[in-house]
Amino acid sequence: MSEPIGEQIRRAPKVLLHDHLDGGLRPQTILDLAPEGHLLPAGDAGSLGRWFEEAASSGSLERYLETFDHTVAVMQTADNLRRVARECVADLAEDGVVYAEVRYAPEQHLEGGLALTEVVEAVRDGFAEGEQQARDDGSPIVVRQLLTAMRHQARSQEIAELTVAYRDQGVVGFDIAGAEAGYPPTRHLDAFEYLQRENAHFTIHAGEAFGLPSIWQAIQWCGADRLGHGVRIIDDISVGPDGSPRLGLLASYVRDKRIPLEMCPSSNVQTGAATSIAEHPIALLTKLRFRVTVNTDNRLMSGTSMSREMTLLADAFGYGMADFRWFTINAMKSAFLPFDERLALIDEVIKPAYAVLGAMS
Ligand SMILES: O=c1[nH]cnc2c1ncn2[C@H]1C[C@H](O)[C@@H](CO)O1
Ligand SMILES: [Zn+2]
Repeated sequence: MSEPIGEQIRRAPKVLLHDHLDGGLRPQTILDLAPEGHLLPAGDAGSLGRWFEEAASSGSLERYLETFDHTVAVMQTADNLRRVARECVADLAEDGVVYAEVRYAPEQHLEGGLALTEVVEAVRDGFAEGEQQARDDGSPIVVRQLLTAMRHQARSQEIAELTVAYRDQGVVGFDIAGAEAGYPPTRHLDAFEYLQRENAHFTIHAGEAFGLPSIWQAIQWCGADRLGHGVRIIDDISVGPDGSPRLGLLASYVRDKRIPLEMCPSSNVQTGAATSIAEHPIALLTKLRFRVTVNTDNRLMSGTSMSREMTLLADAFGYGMADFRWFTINAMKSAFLPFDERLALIDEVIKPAYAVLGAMS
């Protein structure tokens, strides 16, 4: 009897481009690190994990984002940041992730008196410790940082400069996140233009809680290399009575230019960006050969992992290992890592492992 798909997925190498450091803490770590006076909504790890998932499932991005108050609160010292970063790497390696770009907003970790540079360095050290441990355990993983600026704040230029300053210390790109409605990407145009002049990479959360104008601005005004979510690109695609798809100008551009879509199925259902996994636009976008990647977004808030997201897609759409090989190579091609390092991971790690699993192309 052949091995169940979920088990094959777990063993396969996976690549993760969209994962928030402050959305992936272990519930027990939150309990261990909660500062005096910070009231948590539950007193044991199991209940706390369930609370996050329920509280994040309201159908509103704004309410979803409120749950981060409890994770960001325990990430205000260098020691705590280092621990959270180290555990993040351990959890991803355990799940079979071989390359990850993990993002967070340094400006949200200054309440304990740290400087922005100290925040980045603590995460850098935690990632290095986690990578070393994973190598020792025989499950090597490469993890890089993306620095996020909060779109409702006004620190994006500073965070963009931090991204460039730490480009040789594990920071491979920049992002903006937070409530999308009312905070268009062009609000941070100076930061994006600065990054372009510095030959730096960036992705933008767009087309999640707001539609096509946000995606259009992210690409055509700001020059985003990738789209965080980008699910609403589906609004620029219609399917005729005979089943033939018609792409509008923006959807055509995104597909023609191979702009990577960082899709996060469970998160999208929780925030209302998609009605269910079964109706998630990822199926049509995959069929139309957009450059689709599969991601976790926030493992704590969604009670998920890369293996779980892929298994949900396998159950909903009948995807097999050849499909997961395609998503994984799409992601590796779209990473902000230098080309030679991407190629090495594709040729030496990903393709051989999928071949063993019987997925050739
Ligand atoms: O899916 C998301 N959309 C917009 N913002 C998000 C999402 N997930 C997390 N964030 C925010 C909350 C975090 O505190 C911040 C930095 O990781 O990014
Ligand atoms: Zn996100």
